[in-house]
Amino acid sequence: MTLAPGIVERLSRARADLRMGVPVVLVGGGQAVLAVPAETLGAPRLAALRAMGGDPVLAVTARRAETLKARAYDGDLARIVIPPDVGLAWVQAVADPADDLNAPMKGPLLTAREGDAALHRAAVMLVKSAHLLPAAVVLAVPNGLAVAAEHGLTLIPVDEAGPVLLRAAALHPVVSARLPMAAAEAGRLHIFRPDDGGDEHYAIEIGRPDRGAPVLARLHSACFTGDVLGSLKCDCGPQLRAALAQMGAEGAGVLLYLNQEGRGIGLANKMRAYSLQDQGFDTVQANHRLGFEDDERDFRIGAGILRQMGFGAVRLMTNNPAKIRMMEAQGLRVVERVPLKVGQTAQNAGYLATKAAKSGHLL
Ligand SMILES: Nc1nc2c(ncn2[C@@H]2O[C@H](COP(=O)(O)OP(=O)(O)OP(=O)(O)O)[C@@H](O)[C@H]2O)c(=O)[nH]1
Ligand SMILES: [Zn+2]
Repeated sequence: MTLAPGIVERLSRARADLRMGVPVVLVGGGQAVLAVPAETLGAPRLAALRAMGGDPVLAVTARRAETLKARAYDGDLARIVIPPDVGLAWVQAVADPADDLNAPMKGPLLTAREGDAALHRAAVMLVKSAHLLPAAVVLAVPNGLAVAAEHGLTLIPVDEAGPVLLRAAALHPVVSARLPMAAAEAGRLHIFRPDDGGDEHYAIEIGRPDRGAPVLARLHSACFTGDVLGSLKCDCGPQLRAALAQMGAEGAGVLLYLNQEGRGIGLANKMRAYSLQDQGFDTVQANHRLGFEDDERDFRIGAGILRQMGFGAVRLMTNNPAKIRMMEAQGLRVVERVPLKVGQTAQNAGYLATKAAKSGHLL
């Protein structure tokens, strides 16, 4: 073992760089690019990129390209040509759907079809994993190693990074302590920390559940607006409290509080989605217009925590069949689905109907 950071650690550094608008260098397949998120790019750095020579493109997901009516020649991705006479505002307006309805005149947008898009794809994946809008300004450079060394930029070999970006981060228990709660006095909070520098996740254990029998379990995704603020736009807060109450009443259970805010897109992007919902789009359409899939969560995390805690079978409190499928795919037996129907309001009726119609939720 050397003192030098490995690929997992370098990716974590890269995410921090990207969140501040510092470009990273991606290399692979004999090619190299500079990549920087459209969202955090500043005008001076765009000018500096252009001064390197060559033509930067804006890599977006096929989801975003569809809204923009831009051809996605790379399957799940489109490389939009950035005209030489446009500035940062143009780049950001293409990346961000906030003003799509006010200013629908962005096109026609030209997209690249020649050459390989593997590095562009890696750039978008990395930007997405940093919880930014999934759009990256990408510039091909002749010598990635030299550019990284000259400017002190993080260098990521994509052959090494690809498998790391696709796997579920390894989680290890950090600490647990007794936590009496209104719903159950016999509570214990466990903290799990991922090895990739990402968010910690929590397990709330109620009572002393028998590891040999199916445990009453809930995989709850963080919802700051619902859980903390009592938002009427979703049913998360009431679901959280009802799950804890049922576990308290039965005397045993485990609730995982997974920090996957906004179905995995982060709170800032969720608020972008809420703005789009105020323009008339539903929860799924809003995610797509931003360039995301309907649900970007990784449910392997929850299965991994349950297994580490010694559970192999669950009575899962959910209305979402995808959670059941993912748990079973991860080798956890779901012996029963326990419906969790609380918190319906006039304001969230449309949201719940969309989840039933488009995401397969059980009513
Ligand atoms: N992107 C996005 N996320 C939302 C929206 N409304 C709520 N969320 C998030 O959706 C997640 C809700 O997760 P869960 O409570 O696990 O809900 P679920 O997948 O419907 O499954 P069950 O509640 O188990 O039936 C939380 O992370 C919320 O922050 C929205 O309009 N857009
Ligand atoms: Zn919510």
